[in-house]
Amino acid sequence: MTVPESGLPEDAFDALCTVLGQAHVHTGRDDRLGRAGGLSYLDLLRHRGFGEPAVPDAVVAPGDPDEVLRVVEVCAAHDVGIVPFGGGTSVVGGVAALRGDKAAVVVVDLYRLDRLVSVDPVSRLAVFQAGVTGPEAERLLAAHGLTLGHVPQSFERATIGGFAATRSSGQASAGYGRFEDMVEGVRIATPRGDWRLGAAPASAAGPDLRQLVVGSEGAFGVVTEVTVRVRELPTIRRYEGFVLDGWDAGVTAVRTLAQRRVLADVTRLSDPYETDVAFAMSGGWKTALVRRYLRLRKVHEPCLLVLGWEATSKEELAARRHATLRALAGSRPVSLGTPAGESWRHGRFAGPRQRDALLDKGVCVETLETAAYWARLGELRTAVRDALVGSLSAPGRTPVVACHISHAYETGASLYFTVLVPRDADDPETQWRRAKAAACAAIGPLGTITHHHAVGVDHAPYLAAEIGTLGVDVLASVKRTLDPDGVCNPGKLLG
Ligand SMILES: Cc1cc2nc3c(=O)[nH]c(=O)nc-3n(C[C@H](O)[C@H](O)[C@H](O)COP(=O)(O)OP(=O)(O)OC[C@H]3O[C@@H](n4cnc5c(N)ncnc54)[C@H](O)[C@@H]3O)c2cc1C
Repeated sequence: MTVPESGLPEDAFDALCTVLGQAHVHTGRDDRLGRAGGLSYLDLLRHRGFGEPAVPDAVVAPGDPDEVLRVVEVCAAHDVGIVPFGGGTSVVGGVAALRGDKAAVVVVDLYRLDRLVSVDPVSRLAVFQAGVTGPEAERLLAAHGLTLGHVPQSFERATIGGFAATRSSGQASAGYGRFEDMVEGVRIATPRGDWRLGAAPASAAGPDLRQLVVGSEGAFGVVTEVTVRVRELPTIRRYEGFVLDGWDAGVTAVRTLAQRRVLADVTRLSDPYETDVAFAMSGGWKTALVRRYLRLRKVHEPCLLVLGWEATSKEELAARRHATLRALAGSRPVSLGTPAGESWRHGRFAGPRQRDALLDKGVCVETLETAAYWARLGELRTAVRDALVGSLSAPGRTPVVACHISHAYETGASLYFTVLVPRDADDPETQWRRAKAAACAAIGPLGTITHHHAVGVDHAPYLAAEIGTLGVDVLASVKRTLDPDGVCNPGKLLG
């Protein structure tokens, strides 16, 4: 790949070296190429020669929040763009090193901000530096008998700062909440200075400004520390699989659990297509037996429901499981027992690891997500499915479009689509862009453009339709206040 030379002005380079030392200011080709984009299908294509990745002019690695602030000040003074980089797992172009109207752009890689700053076991609070990854956060908390319980599928690489910046949602969101529910305080380095928020468990001191920072995607500054609420480390868990007959029955079951407030910590309902893929991937005689058993039980359209409970005692787990299963009984679930639940738990990070292998085989593989109120959820799934199938079907090309609910609320739920289709060998980028645009158009009147992947570059054109032009103006004026010269993550969130 051709990587352009670094265009970082010499005086900016020198100033960054003064702050960080030359060892932490990287302008080499590999360092810059390694931070050129995230992990969307389009990102992966770019690294295979389809389209040009946006390569930063430098990668800097500050060692603490004060150094981050000084980096931000240097970049603002030299009119250099800043892209905060956590795990780099963005799937919406959030870490693309776009220049906007700046002559150069620097990636601020937060991997050295890797500390658990403090733990308050009485209030059940923990302060993390922004670069701590999911597994590391859990390891550090486990030493105190505590857990965060935030486990998105990108858990292994994604960071505390990235979770906060994108309003991430983990697989156990039904039990532990979305990441924004966990955030008690934030510290952010902006071109206007250091800003700390979060003083008490609840406050009526005006609008909750923490929520301006949560989801700001680097457009207002670099989050350097996050105070999160933590819970007692579970000592026991139970994951089980069930099958319901048909999507509508499955949705009714999950809605019932949500509205009776008896959701399991992990509650994940696959549609018939995703269930079929799951069965096909398991293969073997056991799956054949399961399929036969379900036919005998007169299940015509199997929809897999995985339920997982985590607790600190057998009694607590038994009571919660009992309450969930009692509410589920009316939906006539067929139990597949703990092997089906444990099999999902065991492989829960494995799917995305197959994307490169699938790309090698000429497959277009991507996911997208949305959410809607229960009353519109069925219509939304059909509309998005039809849009994707319609856009991607061609002679000899039949897409697989699978869907699941993995985040449920009293008023609605998320829908997560996985798409697999033979790749257009000549122009794979346009093939996916068209399908994504069709899906976004279908989502428009019914749901949100993103339930947890965030806005980044890819969803920015749809933001105004969701929050109104007034909403965009409000965000833009906040950005002008915090980042008057527009150096923070050019092109993201507000486009
Ligand atoms: C395989 C896979 C599975 C995924 N599964 C889930 C899932 O289950 N749930 C979910 O919510 N998301 C998921 N995602 C999306 C992504 O992992 C999340 O958005 C995650 O929160 C990003 O964290 P990160 O540390 O990798 O951030 P990055 O990708 O590095 O950055 C994401 C955005 O946040 C900004 N940012 C990062 N750190 C900071 C900071 N300290 N201060 C200010 N801005 C910052 C970046 O500039 C960028 O705009 C998945 C992604 C992949 C590739």
